[in-house]
Amino acid sequence: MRELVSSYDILKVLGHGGFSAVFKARRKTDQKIVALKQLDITIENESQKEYKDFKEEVDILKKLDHPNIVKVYGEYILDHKPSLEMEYIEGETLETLLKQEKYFSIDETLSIIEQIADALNYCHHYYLRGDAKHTDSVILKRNVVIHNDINPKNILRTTNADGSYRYVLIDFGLSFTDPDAVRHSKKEEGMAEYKAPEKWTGAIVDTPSDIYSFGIVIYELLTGSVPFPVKDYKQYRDMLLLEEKHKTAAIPDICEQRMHAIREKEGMDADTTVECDIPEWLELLVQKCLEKNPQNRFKTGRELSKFYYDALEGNIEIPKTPKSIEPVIDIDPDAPSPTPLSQAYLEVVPNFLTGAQHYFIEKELTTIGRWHDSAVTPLADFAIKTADKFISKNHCQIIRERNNASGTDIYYLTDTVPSKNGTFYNTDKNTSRLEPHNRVVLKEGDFFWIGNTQIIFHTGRE
Ligand SMILES: Nc1ncnc2c1ncn2[C@@H]1O[C@H](COP(=O)(O)OP(=O)(O)OP(=O)(O)O)[C@@H](O)[C@H]1O
Repeated sequence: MRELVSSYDILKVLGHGGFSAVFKARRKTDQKIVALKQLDITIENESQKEYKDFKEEVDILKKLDHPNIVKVYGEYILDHKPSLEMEYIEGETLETLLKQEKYFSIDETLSIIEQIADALNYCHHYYLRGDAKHTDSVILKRNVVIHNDINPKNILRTTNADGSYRYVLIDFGLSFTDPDAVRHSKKEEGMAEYKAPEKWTGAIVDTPSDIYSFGIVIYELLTGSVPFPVKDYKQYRDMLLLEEKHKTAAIPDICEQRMHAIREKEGMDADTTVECDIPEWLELLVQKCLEKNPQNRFKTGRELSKFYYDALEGNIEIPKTPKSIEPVIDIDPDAPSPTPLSQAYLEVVPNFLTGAQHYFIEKELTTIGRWHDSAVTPLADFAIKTADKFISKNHCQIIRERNNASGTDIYYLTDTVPSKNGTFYNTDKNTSRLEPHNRVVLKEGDFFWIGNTQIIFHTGRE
């Protein structure tokens, strides 16, 4: 360490990853405090993947100049190891702050969104600075920086001279600039709870993948937990389950989760009424970050910022989504609950893929599926107009058993020819898949999932 020691006073180890260490150091020439990141691999091993990745991180960071992205001062070889001298950020990571605070206030969450979305906007369009003609298209231009590892560990909070906070994006170790390269060595890496669905499947990882990860961070800031926590990274089964959830499961209701976090922090009973202080537009913003299909997300930090500022000015239309639905599923196949002869109906909970739709159940057997215009496959009775490709053309069925003598109806949900993507009848789409030999009784307010779409059963008027 002679070279390092002769140039810097090492004050503290800030972090030690698998192949590099970060120090707080004082530059001997001018006493400036800096952060020094040094790879643990020497220049003799420059063909090693980690060496190349480190060099790529340095090359990318050198190009970036934004108040919410850590600044690079210099690049050196110290003790035969590549080293990066950076701005020292005095402060804590959001991960540490979350451990202390449990969850963040709405105001602070908004500041984080504002600043990090701006940093992402810059990364996703950085080449457009200067005189270049700008375009919003990420499809045409490939020259973007994808951070690829957005999580609370990689965002630092520091305090400005006026007492306000600045949030700074660090660790570009997994970043890359060529989303077209399908087989990019880094693209499937990153912290599992923050990984976008396309990162699990080996599909193209692009700027919307950063948006998804940032959406998970925002969700966590507001509720104190990620939507899909993992029990054990080392358990293959747990990781498979996590993958499945990122790909298909609904995001647990953010308001419910925040109210739960508030009760826990304040030591309140589970039944204490707490108001959800998340504005509807912010719920919508998180939903739009967490769309499973990258095409339906904000594509870049710029789109996210635009939505944010439009919403602050009241220029966002909030779709009339039924407020948080009670987790009332109490389906017991052995205990039918007859309802008086009724005109039961199904209600689609609108989302970005599927608009609000109703269907009155008129028949003994009602099929539910995706609307289509193919002449080969018959249309389902309830043919849902949707772009949700996870809904099959003939997905599942409702059976009505009418007992005229007693004047009651019993409704069952079935999935006799199980669709590839399944029908799920619990609050969490992954917990209770409907098997072909099963049918479950539906009661007022029960709901089920097909694809990314939730359908509520109503017994209707008497
Ligand atoms: N510029 C900086 N100023 C202050 N602290 C920093 C700075 N850069 C990094 N750190 C601290 O060092 C830790 C590790 O940094 P970084 O994530 O860049 O390294 P890493 O080797 O990739 O670590 P990991 O493997 O945990 O991601 C960070 O969590 C942060 O606490």
